[in-house]
Amino acid sequence: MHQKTELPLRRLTLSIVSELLNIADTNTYLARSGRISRSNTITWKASPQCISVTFSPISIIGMALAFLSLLLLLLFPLSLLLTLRLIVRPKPVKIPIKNRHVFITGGSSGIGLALAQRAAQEGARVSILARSLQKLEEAKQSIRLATGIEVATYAADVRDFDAVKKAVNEAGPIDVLVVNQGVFVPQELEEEELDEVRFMIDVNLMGSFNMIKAALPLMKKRDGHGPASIAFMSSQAGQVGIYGYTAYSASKFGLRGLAEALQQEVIVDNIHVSLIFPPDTETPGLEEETKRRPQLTSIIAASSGAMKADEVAKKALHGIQSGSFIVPCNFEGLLLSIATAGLSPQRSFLMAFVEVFAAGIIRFAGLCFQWNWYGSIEKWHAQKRRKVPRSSWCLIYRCMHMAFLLVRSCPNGW
Ligand SMILES: NC(=O)C1=CN([C@@H]2O[C@H](COP(=O)(O)OP(=O)(O)OC[C@H]3O[C@@H](n4cnc5c(N)ncnc54)[C@H](OP(=O)(O)O)[C@@H]3O)[C@@H](O)[C@H]2O)C=CC1
Ligand SMILES: CCCCCCCCCCCCCCCC(=O)[C@@H](N)CO
Repeated sequence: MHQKTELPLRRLTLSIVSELLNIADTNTYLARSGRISRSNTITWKASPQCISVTFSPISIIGMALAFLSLLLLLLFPLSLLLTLRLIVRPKPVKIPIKNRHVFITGGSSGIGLALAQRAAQEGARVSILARSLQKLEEAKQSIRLATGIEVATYAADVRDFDAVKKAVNEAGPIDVLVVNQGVFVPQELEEEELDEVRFMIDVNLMGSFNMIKAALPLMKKRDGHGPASIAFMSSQAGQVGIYGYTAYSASKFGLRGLAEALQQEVIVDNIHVSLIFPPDTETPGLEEETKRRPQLTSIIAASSGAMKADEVAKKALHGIQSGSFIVPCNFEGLLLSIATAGLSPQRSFLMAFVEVFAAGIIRFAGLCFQWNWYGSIEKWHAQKRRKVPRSSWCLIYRCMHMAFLLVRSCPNGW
């Protein structure tokens, strides 16, 4: 008995189900349930025991097309991986640390000190630079105690180009320069003094220019010494602007522009640039910072948790050694780095693949974070408003404020 039906999978399934249920005649079953219709794509034959399906040429073409699209679906990621492997620039590189000169600014405390200790343990000749001679001595002693290794110390302020140049010349050619010094005075811009803004931009950004201008000539001359590195200690606040960090974020975003452009300029000298992006990190600097940090800054920064200085140093050193341009330090940092990949160089074709594929969904995650942060800001302002007393004092204050504004707007000489 032959019947022609249309292709639907449901019908085929039904017939198989009926076979399994041992329905004597599938045809009768389908006819009774009104499910048989005429078409020329599939011919099926049913008997009480078995169903045989014969496909017409049109259905074969359909299946071939489906198979081809499945193949393409698999081939697309594979060919993308292959293409990325060929095009990622700069090319992958390994930067050795052992027996090389590692120079760390801000190496007397926190992340810089942890990095100095790690680099020394890995067999590097380490120099550290900071302002306070006393802190430098304490750092030198603590590294000696922990590892038995002597590091060289240089007292200079990165804002003073001549002092920095003198220190660098004394220290000798550098293989790995870690520009790590940084200051952070968080405050809403309206309340922050311009001097504090200038302080952060001068130390974090201009100080980094001074360091590079001082060290680069000698770094370029180290012929036959293998690949060298210039690494900048940025911050996750250098990937996304955070409440209370207007000046700090600006100084760290500035480092990114500096690093991207510099990498193109020094690639010919076999010098490789890294940008490290830590979250809040337990250091003497953070301890000071939290004493005056606006509550909202702490709430938003908590989205990424906190790390220990040594954990950050470990990630940083690994990133430098593998020549990564972008170096995230924790999981949130990894997401943030993918979300903000932009046009930054990427040496790893695997990371490039992840960036291409995850871009859309991570943008969505980023928007969710912003939704959450703006929610906190709104809530905080609502609470603050509720706390303001609606007393007569408030009215008097408002009148005085209006009078003040009136006087200020009067022409000069009044
Ligand atoms: N701790 C954190 O939460 C995070 C920190 N970072 C970044 O990591 C870096 C290190 O931070 P952290 O370890 O916490 O900081 P610390 O305050 O603990 O240490 C800062 C170091 O920089 C030195 N330094 C400061 N100003 C100057 C200057 N003008 N010239 C030369 N050296 C200077 C300090 O020594 P001295 O005072 O004697 O000069 C000290 O050695 C900074 O760039 C910071 O922005 C990034 C993300 C998070
Ligand atoms: C797409 C998904 C996004 C994932 C999460 C993003 C979380 C961002 C949090 C930013 C925290 C900034 C801390 C700055 C710390 C710092 O530099 C100061 N302590 C000064 O030293």
